[in-house]
Amino acid sequence: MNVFVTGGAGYIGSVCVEELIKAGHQVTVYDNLSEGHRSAVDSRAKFILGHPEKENDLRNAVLSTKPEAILHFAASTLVGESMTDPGKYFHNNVCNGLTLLNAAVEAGVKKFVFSSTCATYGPPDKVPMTEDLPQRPINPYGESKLMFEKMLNWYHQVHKLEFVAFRYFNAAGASEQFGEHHRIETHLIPNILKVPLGQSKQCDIYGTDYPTPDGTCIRDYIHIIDLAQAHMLALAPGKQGFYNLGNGDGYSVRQVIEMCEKVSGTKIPAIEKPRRPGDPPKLVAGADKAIRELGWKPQYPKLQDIVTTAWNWHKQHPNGYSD
Ligand SMILES: NC(=O)c1ccc[n+]([C@@H]2O[C@H](COP(=O)([O-])OP(=O)(O)OC[C@H]3O[C@@H](n4cnc5c(N)ncnc54)[C@H](O)[C@@H]3O)[C@@H](O)[C@H]2O)c1
Ligand SMILES: O=c1ccn([C@@H]2O[C@H](COP(=O)(O)OP(=O)(O)O[C@H]3O[C@H](CO)[C@H](O)[C@H](O)[C@H]3O)[C@@H](O)[C@H]2O)c(=O)[nH]1
Repeated sequence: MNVFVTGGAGYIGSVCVEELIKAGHQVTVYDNLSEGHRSAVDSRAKFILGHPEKENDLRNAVLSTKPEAILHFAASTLVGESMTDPGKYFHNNVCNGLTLLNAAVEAGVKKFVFSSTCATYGPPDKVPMTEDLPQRPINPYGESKLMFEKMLNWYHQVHKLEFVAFRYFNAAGASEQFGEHHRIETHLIPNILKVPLGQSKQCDIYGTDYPTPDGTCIRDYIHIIDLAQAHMLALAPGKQGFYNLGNGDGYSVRQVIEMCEKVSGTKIPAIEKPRRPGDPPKLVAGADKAIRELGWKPQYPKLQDIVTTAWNWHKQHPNGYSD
């Protein structure tokens, strides 16, 4: 298929582009490089540099590409930042998203695949979390993603735009070529791995008084190659709706630190800090729907394998991408 990928220079998008190309698709990446890296874009993809302030650039890029499918990864993505700068999140994730949706309809796109998040649920009434749980986000990031989900649903009803919206849990790991490099890193695993890389003396634990067995937050870590595979399956005609993507296993911050110690063979000191605003205590996926309806089968469900691929990539690229 001819596939247009927004945010394809970012962490998850870069690996998805790699997998799309491996599967024989023709790929155009649109990214403003606000977070992503030019060298994270597979050299076989066409690259269009977006401009953050020029709405028409995005529309023109879609219309000139005439894609059959759009994969929409581009977003502002940080829970913590959204609690201090909500406007950035509503502008980029909702307003810019709407421009893209309108362009998709104008261009007659057959399938729209959206990177949503488990942060749309807020603290759940039960875990594992299934798609039918109420969505009550507790941070502007999650709210902005929920708003886009709702727009997408209406565009499906009114314009017949077929979509799959994936609610990812915590993306982690790396492919051999592409990995995680955010200019300001807030994510847990890459921050912990800075210690064995010799770039930090210790890692931070945000909150030790959560209602969890060891007092630290629990998350469900999912390998980005497994996320990418779900996107391939979503491209099949007739696939439509909202799907969780996670492994169904929750790990606390302390357990993740222990796993990083085991994989890297290095003792990792941790400093206990206050809670980070906007963090729910425990998020664990029920992803049976994706397994059942899309035929999704995660290849790297074990935390040890996820951390090992991340560690291998960081050892090869201690300073991340050069640009
Ligand atoms: N990382 C996770 O654990 C996680 C979990 C749930 C959902 N998600 C979602 O997955 C998607 C990808 O996340 P990621 O971790 O790869 O983030 P990322 O920041 O690495 O990638 C996002 C990319 O989008 C680009 N971008 C942002 N705004 C843009 C705009 N207006 N125009 C063009 N390009 C723009 C950035 O430059 C970057 O390359 C996001 O939508 C995020 O909300 C991520
Ligand atoms: O140095 C750190 C970094 C994080 N944490 C904690 O580790 C957990 C995971 O934090 P991340 O920042 O790695 O991930 P989040 O769960 O905050 O967010 C990720 O998953 C969300 C869904 O839950 C969103 O979709 C978001 O885009 C994505 O970054 C949280 O409890 C956080 O407080 C620490 O203790 N120390």
